[in-house]
Amino acid sequence: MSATSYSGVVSQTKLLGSNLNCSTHRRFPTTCRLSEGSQDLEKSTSRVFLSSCSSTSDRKNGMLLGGSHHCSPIEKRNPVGQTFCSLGVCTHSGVDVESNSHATEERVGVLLLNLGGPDTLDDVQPFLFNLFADPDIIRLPRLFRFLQKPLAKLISVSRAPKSKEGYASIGGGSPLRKITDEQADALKMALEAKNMPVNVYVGMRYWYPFTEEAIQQIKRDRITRLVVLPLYPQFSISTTGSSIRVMQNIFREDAYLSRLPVSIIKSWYQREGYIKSMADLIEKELTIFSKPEEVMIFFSAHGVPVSYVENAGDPYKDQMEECIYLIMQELKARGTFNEHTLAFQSRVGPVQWLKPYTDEVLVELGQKGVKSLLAVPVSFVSEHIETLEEIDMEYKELALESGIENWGRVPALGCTSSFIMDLADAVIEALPSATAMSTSRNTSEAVDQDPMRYVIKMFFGSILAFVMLLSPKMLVAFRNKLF
Ligand SMILES: C=CC1=C(C)c2cc3[nH]c(cc4nc(cc5[nH]c(cc1n2)c(C)c5CCC(=O)O)C(CCC(=O)O)=C4C)c(C)c3C=C
Ligand SMILES: [Fe+2]
Repeated sequence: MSATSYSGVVSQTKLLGSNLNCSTHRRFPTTCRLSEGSQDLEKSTSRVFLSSCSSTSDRKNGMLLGGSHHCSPIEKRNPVGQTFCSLGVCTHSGVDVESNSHATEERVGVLLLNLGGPDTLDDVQPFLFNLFADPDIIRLPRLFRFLQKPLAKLISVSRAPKSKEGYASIGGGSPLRKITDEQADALKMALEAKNMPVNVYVGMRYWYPFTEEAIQQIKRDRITRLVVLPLYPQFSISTTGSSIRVMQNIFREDAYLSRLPVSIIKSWYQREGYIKSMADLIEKELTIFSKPEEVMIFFSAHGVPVSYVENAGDPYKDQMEECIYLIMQELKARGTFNEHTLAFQSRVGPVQWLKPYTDEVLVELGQKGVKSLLAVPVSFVSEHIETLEEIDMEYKELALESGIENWGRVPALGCTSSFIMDLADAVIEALPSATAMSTSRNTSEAVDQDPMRYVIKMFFGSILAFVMLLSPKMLVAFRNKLF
């Protein structure tokens, strides 16, 4: 797991940094162990109370709010001053951290980041506008950034009819909000079962409940320590990267948020629990075929433009390949030796995307005589338009037309309990390394605030933008409905 934390640690944050990597409750066997962040230990002074709470919670704007609790903490001390965990029945939402002379109530928050999707067909165009207005989705050179919104308007209006057809065919909207809310509830319960009462928030990048709303709620709830968990197993600039950028912008402008200890789990595709859960789903689905050993396992990942990987250093492709390797290793260890392949789906626009493309590979496999194929969506953990429409309808039809006779598809992980339990462990492991985000502005933003430079940029930018919009590539893209 790769977790990022930020500099500017206040001494109190180190206390929890001691060790929360435990599952302790009288009703459950207790195991406490040092976590990844154990170098932050303040071994001699800290006492950590972990509370096992039953909570009532309510949901507002799709975000789970903290509930009321009843508590009488039972303290467990480590006589030699090493790290340890303890438990209790609590009267508040949170973890008490005590150090020498002062005690602070910890209110732990978990922020689930996701992409978001239109709830209704009327939401499709504004949702697409938000998506294409994101400089991490359409990466314009700095000079052209002021064009981002007009371009987003143009592309969203042009793409909306096609997109609407897709959403109409899966029930008139995206299921993402509902599924992510269910995952948030399940994660909260899993963490409570591990004696870690938390508030779980859902922050979507392009639709409701927006990340900005979730962060405001975190502030209102006076959360004292936050774990950020993007619901993308692999990191991409276009997904996790974009959401983190939004978060950082909000956090550094706010006195409270900029001091809040935060731990960001940037990617988690290599976690054993995730790999095993994926292998379980694949194994189960293989048994449905009459000759399981002859089935080709077809991993289909959401693509990104090649330039992300080759020019911007996006680790997405490497992480995806490693992820598939790990899943296949796990299957081999269980005695499943099927052939497999990886392809990338859902490309948009006139630029080159990661290859091979899913549609092209399906045709090739059909031509080569592959008869049975199990599609595995691997870049996302919820059902969404690209599984329900693109894979289940478009790609299935293409595969059958291309000579593939037996088609299957592995469901997305959703609320699979082994997966949710593993996410809960990931949160617990990340908690100790939470540190405050840096408050400094970067220099390129300081340049943006120089009025003279701004005027010069706008002037030359406008000329270049006009030329670019009329470029043959763009015109062809719109004419061929590539957006
Ligand atoms: C790992 C997952 C995803 C990556 C990487 C990603 C990159 C990416 N996507 C677009 C364009 C669109 N994405 C759309 C929807 C959409 N994309 C993802 C996931 C990843 N995108 C999800 C989960 C969804 C939401 C699906 C839902 O159910 O609502 C759409 C809208 C749908 C459509 O019209 O096809 C677009 C457009 C780009 C350009 C990009 C990388 C640069
Ligand atoms: Fe996408």
